Amino acid sequence: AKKAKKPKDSSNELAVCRVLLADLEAHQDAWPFLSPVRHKSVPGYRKVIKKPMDFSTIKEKLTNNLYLNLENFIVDVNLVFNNCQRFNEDDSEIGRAGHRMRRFFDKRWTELLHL
Ligand SMILES: Cc1ncccc1N[C@@H](C)c1cnc2ccsc2c1
Repeated sequence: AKKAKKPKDSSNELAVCRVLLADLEAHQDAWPFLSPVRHKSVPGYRKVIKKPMDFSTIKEKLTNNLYLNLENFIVDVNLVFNNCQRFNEDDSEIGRAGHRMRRFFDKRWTELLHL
């Protein structure tokens, strides 16, 4: 027989986003991602990275209710990490921080969603 699907409780999704963002910002490897990359001090960044994103911009969007659900929020967080991988060598300070932050995020949101 078909297993009854659990109804998705979307009411606390934005609360989950706030918890996840607070955890990301508090992480010791968050420093390259806390504020927008200043493209004037990072040659080539504006040309290579079409959709810049950082944790402070995500916080602003969350505060202004621009995320309709957890999915949209996760897309922006992954944009931070994908931009980092595109622009930085894996074997660099920022590249390694990006990989560590992505691993932390993936673990954290699956924990929260499997409560
Ligand atoms: C995430 C990222 N990707 C590519 C370039 C920069 C950055 N982060 C900025 C904050 C940044 C900007 N400048 C410096 C200088 C040393 S680490 C660092 C970090």
